[in-house]
Amino acid sequence: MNQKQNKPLHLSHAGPKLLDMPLLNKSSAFSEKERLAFNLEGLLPPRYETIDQQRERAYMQYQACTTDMAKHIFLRDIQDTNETLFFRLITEHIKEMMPIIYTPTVGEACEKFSDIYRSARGLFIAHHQQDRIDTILHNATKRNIKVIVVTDGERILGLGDQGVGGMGIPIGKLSLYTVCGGISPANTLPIMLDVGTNNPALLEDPMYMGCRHPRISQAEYDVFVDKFMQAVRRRWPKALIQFEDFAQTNATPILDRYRDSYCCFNDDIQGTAAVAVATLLAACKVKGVAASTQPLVIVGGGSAGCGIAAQWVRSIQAEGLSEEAARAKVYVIDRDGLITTRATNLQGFQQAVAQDLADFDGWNGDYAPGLLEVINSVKPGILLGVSSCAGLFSEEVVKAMHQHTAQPVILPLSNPSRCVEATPEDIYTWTKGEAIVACGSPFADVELNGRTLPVSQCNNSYIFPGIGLAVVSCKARRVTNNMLMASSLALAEASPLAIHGKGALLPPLSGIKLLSVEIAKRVAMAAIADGVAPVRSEEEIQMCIEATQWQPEYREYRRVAS
Ligand SMILES: NC(=O)C1=CN([C@@H]2O[C@H](COP(=O)(O)OP(=O)(O)OC[C@H]3O[C@@H](n4cnc5c(N)ncnc54)[C@H](O)[C@@H]3O)[C@@H](O)[C@H]2O)C=CC1
Ligand SMILES: CC(=O)C(=O)O
Ligand SMILES: [Mg+2]
Repeated sequence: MNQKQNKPLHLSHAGPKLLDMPLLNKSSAFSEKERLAFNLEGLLPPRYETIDQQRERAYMQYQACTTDMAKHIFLRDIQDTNETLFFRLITEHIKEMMPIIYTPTVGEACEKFSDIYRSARGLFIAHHQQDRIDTILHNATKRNIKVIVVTDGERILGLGDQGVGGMGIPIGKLSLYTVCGGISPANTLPIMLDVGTNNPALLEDPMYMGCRHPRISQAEYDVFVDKFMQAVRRRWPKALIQFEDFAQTNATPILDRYRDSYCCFNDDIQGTAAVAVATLLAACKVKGVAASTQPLVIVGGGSAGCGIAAQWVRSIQAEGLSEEAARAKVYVIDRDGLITTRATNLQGFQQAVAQDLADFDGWNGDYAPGLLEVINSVKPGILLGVSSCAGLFSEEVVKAMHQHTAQPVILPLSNPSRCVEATPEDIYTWTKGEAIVACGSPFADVELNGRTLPVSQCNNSYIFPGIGLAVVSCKARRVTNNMLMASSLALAEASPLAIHGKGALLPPLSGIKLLSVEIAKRVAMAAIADGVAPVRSEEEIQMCIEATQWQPEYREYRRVAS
């Protein structure tokens, strides 16, 4: 426990009200002295329990749930009743429960949000409330907010517009800020900006709990988001704001608008880029090749794909390539094929990844080359998918990769599991176990010809908890490209396969909290070097991080007069 948690907490709340406060509730773990002091006598069964006894019971109940959705609902219920117990349980069973509170099950939970809704969490801010945002922020049940994850629900994983149901994502991401990064749940706030939905099934669903109208116009939207950002600045001027699962048309423009004036980042653009670059650097080390020698093909030229391209270019420039030469190594393919300078329908952020067809060796067609044509022409070492298009990496595509490269790196990163471009089992089978594979959602290890082939989960969840921990503990004012690159390097250096020549490409989830500390230290140093955080020594950074990290332990309570 950090020093603060070791000290008794002085409270004026008492009686049933205390049991209804998820951040403070200890349930059967209230001691005799506390039950007397807080008027809890008779409200609980007589036996006093430790948090681990409570955890054992909760795990028994969890195991009795017969579907992943039932398990998700069960865990969310605990979270809404007793946050300390929730985090104790998840921490103890992280590998088993992360797929339940995060991808893939959180995707289904967003789709069924209104059907499974139980109790209030976070803030819902609807467009028609745009002049009362300050009041709404003051209504939050938590006061000292340091990390906000906000969505408008328009691009939830690869599942499209989920309207108000998108709230499942900020809730899940913030749970990981605590489990993986050690940020206290008292300091986190999920926010859903309800600007309507263009999902016809939701608009017609009698259970749908969001605003029942199509998404508002772009002009209204921009004003609304701006009012939200300004209100957050007034209420919590130092909070880190993570933009999550915004649609392509809004994700980059919002980031560009606020990144220099707010402490914010877009997880799908920047967090994904950081984890993908880390994974690719580790894979290149495993292959024994310089990253700058490996042509990279990215399928899905949206927020994630173009974000990855941009950070990969910066990363291989560090190996001595000019920006032009680095860009020439990255091929981004969208629905209409390779993104080229000839395309007339590109979004602003896609222009930086456009290839000049004149440089495209051997190409004579009058249309943009497709995936197989690019692979056969470029002979890439790496293929990465962020298209949300299940099965896009067909046997022919994967075998073409393998034909040109003995050990192809193939990363189907789309979420949730059902959107994956190819399953790891298929990729390993088609490449005789020679590919290096990682996916966005969790997949079981693959057994092939007597070998066990591990499948790492290349997900931004490796990155954002460490970024958050660095920002909160070292008081960073911005999230810079160098901070993101620092997180990539720290993660790449922790790759078991790259270090030991065996094991998984990315570190195990069991050590994620320690890994987040390592990532946070490197990120904090980059923040200091960039002049966006107060200068501190490495020792001081370590102390700040330790003092910030919250543990799922109960504190002693002492009663004070209200
Ligand atoms: N593993 C991870 O950590 C992360 C994974 N993702 C996943 O990546 C996917 C994309 O996310 P965003 O880039 O934010 O979405 P986006 O909507 O901005 O981009 C998706 C792009 O894929 C393109 N696309 C669709 N079908 C295609 C096809 N058949 N061939 C080529 N391109 C095609 C679309 O035109 C679009 O430009 C989602 O499934 C998301 O869950 C996103 C962020 C993090
Ligand atoms: C992981 C994540 O952020 C996504 O799939 O959108
Ligand atoms: Mg996301």
